[in-house]
Amino acid sequence: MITTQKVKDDAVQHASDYVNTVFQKIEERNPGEIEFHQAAKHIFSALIPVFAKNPKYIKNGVLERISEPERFITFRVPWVDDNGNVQVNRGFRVQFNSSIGPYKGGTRFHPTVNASIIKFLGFEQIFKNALTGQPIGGGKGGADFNPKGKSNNEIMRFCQSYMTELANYIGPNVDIPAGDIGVGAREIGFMFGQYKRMRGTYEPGVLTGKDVRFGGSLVRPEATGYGLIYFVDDMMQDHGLHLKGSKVVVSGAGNVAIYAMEKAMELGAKVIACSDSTGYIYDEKGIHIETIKRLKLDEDGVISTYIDIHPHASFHQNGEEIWTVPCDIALPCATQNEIDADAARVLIKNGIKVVAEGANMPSNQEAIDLFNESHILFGPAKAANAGGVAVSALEMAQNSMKLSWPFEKVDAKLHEIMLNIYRNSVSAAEEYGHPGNLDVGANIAGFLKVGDAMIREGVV
Ligand SMILES: NC(=O)c1ccc[n+]([C@@H]2O[C@H](COP(=O)([O-])OP(=O)(O)OC[C@H]3O[C@@H](n4cnc5c(N)ncnc54)[C@H](O)[C@@H]3O)[C@@H](O)[C@H]2O)c1
Repeated sequence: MITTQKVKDDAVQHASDYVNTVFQKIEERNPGEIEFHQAAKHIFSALIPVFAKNPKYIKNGVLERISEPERFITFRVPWVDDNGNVQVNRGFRVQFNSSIGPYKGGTRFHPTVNASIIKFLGFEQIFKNALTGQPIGGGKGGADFNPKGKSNNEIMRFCQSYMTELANYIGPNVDIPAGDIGVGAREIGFMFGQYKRMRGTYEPGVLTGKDVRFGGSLVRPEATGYGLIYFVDDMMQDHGLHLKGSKVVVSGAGNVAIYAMEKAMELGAKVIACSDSTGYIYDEKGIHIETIKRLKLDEDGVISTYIDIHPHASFHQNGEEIWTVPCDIALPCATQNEIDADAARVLIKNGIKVVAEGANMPSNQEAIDLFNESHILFGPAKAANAGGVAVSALEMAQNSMKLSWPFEKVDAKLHEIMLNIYRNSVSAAEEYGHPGNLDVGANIAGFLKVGDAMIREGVV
């Protein structure tokens, strides 16, 4: 006699086989793209209970379709440096999925950018954007351009050249890029200026993260960092813990890290360490956020100079060791794969209570498994750092209505969105048999919305 349990086990096995087959195809078709493989494997394994319960996704080939970008563009970005030399970079834009809205996602300028990095970020973005509850599809772009040490004019010429080609593929109802590593309001301004000049019309909705003087939204610069802390606060309160009085370690000292530190301090936490690509600083009295803002946002300097201003603090050249600093809350806000199994073990040994990801894919799979096994509260990137893209969607809404909302209104909406993301991730995890696992929950909640839309829109 076939028992209910046997039917369930068979369904899980079938779903697992399906996921493995599709994943193998991804590896074969995208050779060497290790970050993309890593992201796909991670998301796929979270979805096994969904496919076991709802075979319609298998029947409709949703996984095969969702993991193949609708469009992937690479292009030459030629520009002339201040010495008159011709330089050539490679530009990318992946338009991954438009089933619930126009493609939306950031732009990364960093020498490590390649097809794998752009595809991993674009793939994650599909699910993150769906989680925000807003009508935005998934995309991502960038170039292997190193902005470090470049003059303002070089940055401008690069951005103009990048946009000259990209403009062929984007638009307020098509694809709306924003910033990411190496791309802030200055770069968005240069790109917007070039787009406007080429089109001959004023379409602020084509890019988000703009300066407030030409269509930017208040709270957009702060949104990812503030949103991360709202998420952490909601998650901690739900478990009887409090930000107030907690010790926090943050990696990075860029857009996400700075505003995460600012909001954490505002809510009573003490941030004792942060880093940049040259090393980390430790300040037991609590990081002085205005100094970091001045050094990193105004002067584009290095973090080691912090100790010239605050001599009681210390600078450590090996930035990876930031996770050896004992703390209650760890917030990786720099880049992908910053926390491996060794770092996770040290954090756990030192009594960490919460890990929440401001960066995209900063913890590898082994680290996440260790956090889950040790019952550490874990806020996965696609939920915890979704505040940036959520406010970008609010910027698009304001642009289309030709108005701008006050700071308090945007901030309140951001907080509400983060709380909804948290709750939806919790309930999806519960419904699919992984109570408390927000990583699985966030992937499932994001997938269900996009997967259902893809089925209803037919095989396209
Ligand atoms: N900007 C956003 O709205 C947004 C939204 C969601 C996710 N993210 C993600 O957050 C992360 C940071 O983005 P950002 O916008 O703050 O970029 P940013 O360029 O403003 O800052 C990046 C920071 O990380 C530091 N850094 C880079 N490599 C490092 C390393 N190996 N060790 C230590 N520090 C290092 C840099 O020095 C810099 O301080 C990225 O993973 C990005 O994809 C950004």
